[in-house]
Amino acid sequence: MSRDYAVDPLRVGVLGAKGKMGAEVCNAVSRADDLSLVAGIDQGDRLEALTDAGAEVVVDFTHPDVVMGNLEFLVNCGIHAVVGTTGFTAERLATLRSQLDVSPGLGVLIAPNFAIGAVLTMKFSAIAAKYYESVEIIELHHPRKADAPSGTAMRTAQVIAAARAEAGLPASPDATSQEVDGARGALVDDVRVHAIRLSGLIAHEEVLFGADGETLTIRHDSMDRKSFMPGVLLAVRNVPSLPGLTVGLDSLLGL
Ligand SMILES: NC(=O)c1ccc[n+]([C@@H]2O[C@H](COP(=O)([O-])OP(=O)(O)OC[C@H]3O[C@@H](n4cnc5c(N)ncnc54)[C@H](O)[C@@H]3O)[C@@H](O)[C@H]2O)c1
Ligand SMILES: O=C(O)C1=N[C@H](C(=O)O)CCC1
Repeated sequence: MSRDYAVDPLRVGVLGAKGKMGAEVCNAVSRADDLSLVAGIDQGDRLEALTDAGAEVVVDFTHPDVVMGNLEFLVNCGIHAVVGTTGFTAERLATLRSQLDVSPGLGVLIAPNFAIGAVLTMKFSAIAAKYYESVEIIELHHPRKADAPSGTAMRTAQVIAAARAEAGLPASPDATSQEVDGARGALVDDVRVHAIRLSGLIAHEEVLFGADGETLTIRHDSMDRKSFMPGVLLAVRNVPSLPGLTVGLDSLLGL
C-alpha cells in the first residue's frame, strides 16, 4: 500500500537552517501540507538531532567545507539527501557514488541550482554550444558568497565544454598575449568564467556565444531566494524514489 503523505507527511530536516537558503527552505517545507519540518540544525548543533527527530529526507545548504561530512553521516544513517551546497568536484561525486553503492535504495540529489530558469539556461547553453566558435560565462552574485566561480557557472561551463568537444570545436579564439592577472577570468574546462560580486545582487548568470556577425546571450536572474524553492520541494518529494546519486534537476523536469 502506498503512503498517503496528506495523512502521514514526509519528515524533513534542514542542515544550515539559520543560513540564507536554509531559512527559506524551513519556511517552504513548513508551508507544504505533505511535508513536515522535524529538525532545523546549524553549525555547532549535533547531527544526531536529525536521527532523533526521525528525518527521512534532509536538505543541506551549508558550506563546501562541511557538506561531505554531513552527507557521510546521512548516508550512514539511511537518510535521503537533497543538496544545494556547492563545491562538488568529480572526485567528491565519485566518493559519494561509492558510499551509495553500499546503501541500496538510498537517494542523494545534488543540484548546483534549483531555479527553473538556471536549469533551462544550462540546457539551452548545451544546445547552443556547438553552433558558436566563441563562448564566455559571466556569473554575478551577492558579495557574501563563499565560492567563485559559482557552482552553476562551473556546471554550465562543463556542459558547454562537453558539447563543444563532441562537435570537435577547438578552444574559443583569443589573441590575448599580455594580461593583468585575472583579467580574462578563470578557465573551467576551456571555457572562460568571470565572477562578479556586487551588493544588491542575489544570483545571476549570463552565457555569451559568438560567431561571425552575431552573438547570442542567455541570461538568468534570481531576484529572490524564493526562486529556488519549487525546485527544492520537487527534489525533496522525489528523492526517496530516486536511489543512487542524481546530479541536477533535469530528469525531474522532464528535460
Ligand atoms: N543549489 C542552489 O540552488 C543554491 C542556491 C543558493 C545557494 N546555494 C549554495 O548553498 C550554500 C549555502 O548558501 P547560503 O547563501 O544559504 O549560505 P549562508 O552562509 O547564508 O548559510 C549557510 C549556513 O550553514 C551553516 N553551517 C555551516 N557549517 C555547518 C555545519 N557543519 N552544520 C550545519 N550548518 C552549518 C552556517 O552557520 C550558515 O547558517 C552555498 O554553497 C551556496 O553556494 C545553492
Ligand atoms: O547564493 C549562492 O551562493 C548561490 N549559489 C549557487 C551557485 O554557486 O551556483 C546557486 C546560485 C546562488
